[in-house]
Amino acid sequence: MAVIRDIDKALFPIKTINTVVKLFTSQLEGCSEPDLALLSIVTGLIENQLTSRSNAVQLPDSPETNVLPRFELETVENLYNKFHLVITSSVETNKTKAYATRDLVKRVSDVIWNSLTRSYYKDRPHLQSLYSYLTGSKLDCFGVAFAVVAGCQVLGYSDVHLALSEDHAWVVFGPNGSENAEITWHGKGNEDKRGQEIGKGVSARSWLYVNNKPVICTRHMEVAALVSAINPALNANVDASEVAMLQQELLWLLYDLGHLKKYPMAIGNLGDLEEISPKRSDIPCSSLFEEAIESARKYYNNQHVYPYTYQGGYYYRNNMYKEAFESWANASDVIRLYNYSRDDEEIYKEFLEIANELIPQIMKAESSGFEANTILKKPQCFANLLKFYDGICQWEEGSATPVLHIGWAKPLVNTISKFDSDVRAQVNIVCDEEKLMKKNGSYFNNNNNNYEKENTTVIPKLNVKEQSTSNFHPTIEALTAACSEKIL
Ligand SMILES: CC1(C)CN=C(N2CCN(c3ncnc4sc(C(F)(F)C(F)(F)F)cc34)CC2)S1
Repeated sequence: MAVIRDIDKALFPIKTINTVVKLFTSQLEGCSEPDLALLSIVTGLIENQLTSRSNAVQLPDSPETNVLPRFELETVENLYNKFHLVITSSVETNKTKAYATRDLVKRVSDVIWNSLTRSYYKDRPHLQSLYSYLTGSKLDCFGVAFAVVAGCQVLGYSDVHLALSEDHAWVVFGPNGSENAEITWHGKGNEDKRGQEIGKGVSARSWLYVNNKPVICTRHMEVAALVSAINPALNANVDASEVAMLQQELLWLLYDLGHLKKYPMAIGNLGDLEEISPKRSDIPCSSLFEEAIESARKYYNNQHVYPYTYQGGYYYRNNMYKEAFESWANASDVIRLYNYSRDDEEIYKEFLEIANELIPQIMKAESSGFEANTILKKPQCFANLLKFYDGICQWEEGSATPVLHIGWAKPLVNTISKFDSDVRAQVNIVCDEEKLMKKNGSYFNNNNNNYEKENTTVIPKLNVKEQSTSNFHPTIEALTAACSEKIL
């Protein structure tokens, strides 16, 4: 029966952000493995107190003096003991096996699942922590997954770890994490697959399972996941700044301890927070977005999309449109080798917003004034735009579910035709058959790093018409040819 250590009890009552940072430091550095239940209860308690209606918006000054409402040890201890009781009383604890079994993991998932409120709005904010589970019997889909891993930690199974794609969470367990299991639901109206092995069939080719390149967490990375899941939102437009400051301080702590190295989304989250209020002048947010991309390339065979959309969003917000087009083309370069499936709505919405909102807004901004440095004169921008659209077309190819519809075509044609013909004519497209061979066994089954063999080069040069060998999707091919014929 794990108890809250005296060294941590001494930090209560918690009154400042820095005290919370000290608690996390003591858990991350000072013991064999950080106590997920304790840390999730503490952050959930703070988040819920500071984002509930009753709390007046106060502007914090610094983590040292930033005054939080007092958080008493007793409050935390009661919730902590309640979680231990729920888990140990429902799952037999005569722990005989070194490793968890599928049956054990499913039973812990059932305990959490069956103790949730019957029906509630699952996408509401602040449902991700054990505080929400223990005080309101409500969890979102990430929260269920996290609670199962925290429950297995209570039972002493140090082999059960969180596995994260860009829009779903499950667990690995057994020798070297060789087994995996669904433990939560995904999306709306989908039957949950709890207890089953991770997608073997068509879903294995969907973005949702990132081509079997999920983030496999250590205990320390599970702490990074709970910190990333902190939601400072007071409402749709305003954040509770002391919660945002706490999240930023904790992400920097995890970053400095090296626990974000293999976690691109957490690095991206930190980049977003740094863009809003920079805390570390030595590490600008732009380099954090680059680090997230490097991490995805190095550890996940460049199969993740979000690192590029974190970076593209940053460039867009800072009017760096040429760079934004490059990030979005790189994002599209990732998605094109997946099959689009009904589970991929989140990333579909992401590409739809880029194609039908962000890019049209950029074109409007660039073609209104007399920008001397306009992207409309830059062949590289046109090239990246074609690459962006082509990746989406390829994503659709071979998929059971269509991606593009007429709603995509108008903004697409509108955008392409904003580039002068002499600019368009300077784009030469040279692609490599092997890299474009989509979804044959070699790409999806090999383990070597395709990214290193990047050889789709787009170089501003002679007229695209001369390139009969271009391998663009027919839609893009037709549009490009039409552009060259000045039809558009
Ligand atoms: C470039 C963006 C549109 C800005 N924020 C993005 N986020 C915000 C943070 N975020 C995340 N940040 C850290 N870790 C995780 S684990 C996870 C998940 F797998 F979907 C889970 F677990 F099912 F919720 C999501 C997610 C999801 C992606 S992507």
